[in-house]
Amino acid sequence: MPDSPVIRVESVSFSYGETLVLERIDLSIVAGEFVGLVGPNAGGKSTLLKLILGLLEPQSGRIRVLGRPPREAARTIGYVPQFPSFPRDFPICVEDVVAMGRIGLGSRWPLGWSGRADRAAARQALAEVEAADLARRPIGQLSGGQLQRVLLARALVGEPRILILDEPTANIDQRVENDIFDLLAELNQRLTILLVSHDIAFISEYVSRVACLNRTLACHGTSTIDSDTIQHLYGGHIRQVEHQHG
Ligand SMILES: Nc1ncnc2c1ncn2[C@@H]1O[C@H](COP(=O)(O)OP(=O)(O)OP(=O)(O)O)[C@@H](O)[C@H]1O
Repeated sequence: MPDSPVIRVESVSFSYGETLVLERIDLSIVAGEFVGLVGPNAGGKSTLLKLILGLLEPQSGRIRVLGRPPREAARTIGYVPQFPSFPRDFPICVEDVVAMGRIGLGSRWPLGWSGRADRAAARQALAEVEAADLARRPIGQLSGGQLQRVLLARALVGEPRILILDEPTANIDQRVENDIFDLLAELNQRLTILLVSHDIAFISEYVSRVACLNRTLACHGTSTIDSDTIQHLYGGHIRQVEHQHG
């Protein structure tokens, strides 16, 4: 069924100890969507992603990814984490970092090093993000934009159906940010994407829908995102905004 949700979050609440971070969240994402998740600092965005990835369990409510509990569906998701960094002298090259994205897919990593098939897949994923020339470079010596492309390749190498990105362009300049979003728009032709960002105005050019999270979530539709909308979103709790492309 084309419209059955790829990700379904139903009445999910989550607390760290006594602190309630998410309260009765409902969110349904269907195949082919590109959803931007925005909201103020500490609004619970990363926590929601971790729940969808199966890294945390909700105290109440239910999450399904392609109809399955998140942990069972983990291999269908490619994940680009927030703010990764590597020491300059970290002794591993780009190609091997990308190949690590195949751990658990029957690759030979447990024997200590990636196999030929893993390296071929890594090179293909690097080509897809236009970073084939970086394959033999040490991971610690990349620019912010190069590193993001490599981490995107690492997320793609396991052939996911869903891409989840946590502020992928937080530390890079506008021109590189545009390039990465152009790439995401291309990938969105075959992958469903959920992306956390602080920059609602920027992402609204690219995404099909914006969900705003500030502990709770409520949905409402509008055809444009203007400054009033943005103020409203960040002032209140969670809202969902439809954005139509011309
Ligand atoms: N492991 C943890 N233990 C306790 N509290 C946590 C933990 N992780 C996050 N929190 C708290 O939960 C709240 C939500 O954090 P979360 O990282 O989900 O927000 P966020 O919307 O992603 O924030 P930001 O935009 O600043 O990255 C914050 O108050 C944070 O301090």
